[in-house]
Amino acid sequence: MRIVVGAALVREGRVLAARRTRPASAAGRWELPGGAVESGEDEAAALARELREELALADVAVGDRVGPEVTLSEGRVLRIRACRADGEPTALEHDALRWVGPDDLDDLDWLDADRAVLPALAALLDGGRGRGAT
Ligand SMILES: Nc1nc2c([nH]c(=O)n2[C@H]2C[C@H](O)[C@@H](COP(=O)(O)OP(=O)(O)OP(=O)(O)O)O2)c(=O)[nH]1
Repeated sequence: MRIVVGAALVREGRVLAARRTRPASAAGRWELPGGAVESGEDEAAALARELREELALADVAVGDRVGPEVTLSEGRVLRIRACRADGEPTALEHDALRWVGPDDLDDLDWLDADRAVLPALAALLDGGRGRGAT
């Protein structure tokens, strides 16, 4: 089973969404930055590498799982983990980045798999705002 890890990179009550450029079927749609875990890596190492490659972020702190594991095509699964990192992300592989608050999550055209994670993302952001996650 191939694992794809995505980062719920949270800052000031918002999460970073990134707009894909490839393949054509996914271009223009939003995802959480990340990618496939390579052999010899654990999920935290894979996320740290992907956030360096995709966003030029160093010193990424990888935290707990967020939301359900989502089944993708070709025997892959998507797992999201909460992340923190200092510094401004730079879009090296995406064509847009956006910090999204809990009330705006639904407005983006997310990849299909990510839709299953949105309720947990909203709860994570609401919790961070101190309003509780009810
Ligand atoms: N990074 C990421 N990938 C996602 C998300 N949701 C989702 O369905 N995917 C899918 C899209 C891709 O088929 C796959 C990740 O591929 P990728 O192109 O981002 O990562 P990668 O560089 O490791 O892939 P590859 O070039 O080795 O094929 O997972 C998400 O939120 N983040």
